[in-house]
Amino acid sequence: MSTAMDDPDVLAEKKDINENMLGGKKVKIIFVLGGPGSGKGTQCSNIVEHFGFIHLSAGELLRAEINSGSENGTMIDTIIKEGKIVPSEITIKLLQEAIIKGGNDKYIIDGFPRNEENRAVFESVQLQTLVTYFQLLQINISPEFVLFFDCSEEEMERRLLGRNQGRSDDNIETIRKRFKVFVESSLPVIEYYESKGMVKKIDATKPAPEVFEDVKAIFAHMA
Ligand SMILES: Nc1ncnc2c1ncn2[C@@H]1O[C@H](COP(=O)(O)OP(=O)(O)O)[C@@H](O)[C@H]1O
Ligand SMILES: Nc1ccn([C@@H]2O[C@H](COP(=O)(O)OP(=O)(O)O)[C@@H](O)[C@H]2O)c(=O)n1
Ligand SMILES: [Mg+2]
Repeated sequence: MSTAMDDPDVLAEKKDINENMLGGKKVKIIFVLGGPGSGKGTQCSNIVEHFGFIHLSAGELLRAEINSGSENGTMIDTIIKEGKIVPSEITIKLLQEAIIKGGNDKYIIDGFPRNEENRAVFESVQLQTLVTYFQLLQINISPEFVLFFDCSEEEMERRLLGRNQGRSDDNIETIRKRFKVFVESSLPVIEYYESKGMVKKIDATKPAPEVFEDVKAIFAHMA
C-alpha cells in the first residue's frame, strides 16, 4: 500500500534532513530556565560562543512571530503584554521549525518549558515526531539536563527595568505579573525536573562573568 511516506518528495526531504542537518546524530537539547531577568539570554549567548550550541529563545521566537504579521500575532502580543503564557501548540511549532532549520545537533532552549502544559505537550509532540514523519530526526524526548538560573526577585526587577530593549512587557505592572506566573507555573516545572535529578542550579545573582564561570564548569563536563 502506498502512503504519503513513500512520496518521492517526502523521502528526498527526509534524506536531506538526515544527511545535511544531523549526520545521523541524536539532537541534544538543554533547557535554560529561570525567572524573567535572571540572565538566561545573556548566558545563552556565552554558551553559543564557547560551546557551539544553537540558542533558541521561546520568547524571541514569539516576538518574531508578532513582527512577521502572522495571523496569531495579535493574540500572542496581547498574552505577552499580560505576562501570561502563550498556548503550547504555537510555541512548540515555532521551536520545532527552528530546530529543523538550525541544522545543528545541539540546542539550548531558553524560556521553555514555562508551565506544565508546555512540558507535557512538548514531550507528546516529540514522541509523535519520533514515530512518524521525522523518524530519522531522533530528537530526544527529554533534555540532557535543565540549567536553572536562581536569582532574587529584587535583582531581576532591577535588571528588567534597566534592560532597555523596548519590550512591551518590561514595565513594572507586567513584570509583577510575570513574577507571579513564574512562581505559580514555571517553578513547578523546575521542581519536576529536580525530582528526576536533572537540574543544575546556578547562583545567577552574581555579576554575569562570575555566573558564566559556573556555567562553563557545567558545559566543560559535558564535552
Ligand atoms: N549577572 C548579571 N548581573 C547584572 N546584570 C545582568 C546579569 N545578567 C544579565 N544582566 C542584564 O540583565 C538584563 C536581563 O538579562 P537577560 O539575559 O535578558 O535575562 P532573561 O533572558 O533571563 O530575561 C539585561 O539587561 C542584561 O544585560
Ligand atoms: N515558553 C514561553 C516563553 C515565553 N512566553 C511569553 O513570552 C514572554 C517573554 O519571554 P522571554 O523568555 O523572552 O522573557 P525573559 O524571561 O527573557 O524576560 C513571556 O513572559 C511569555 O508571555 C511564553 O508564552 N511561553
Ligand atoms: Mg530572555
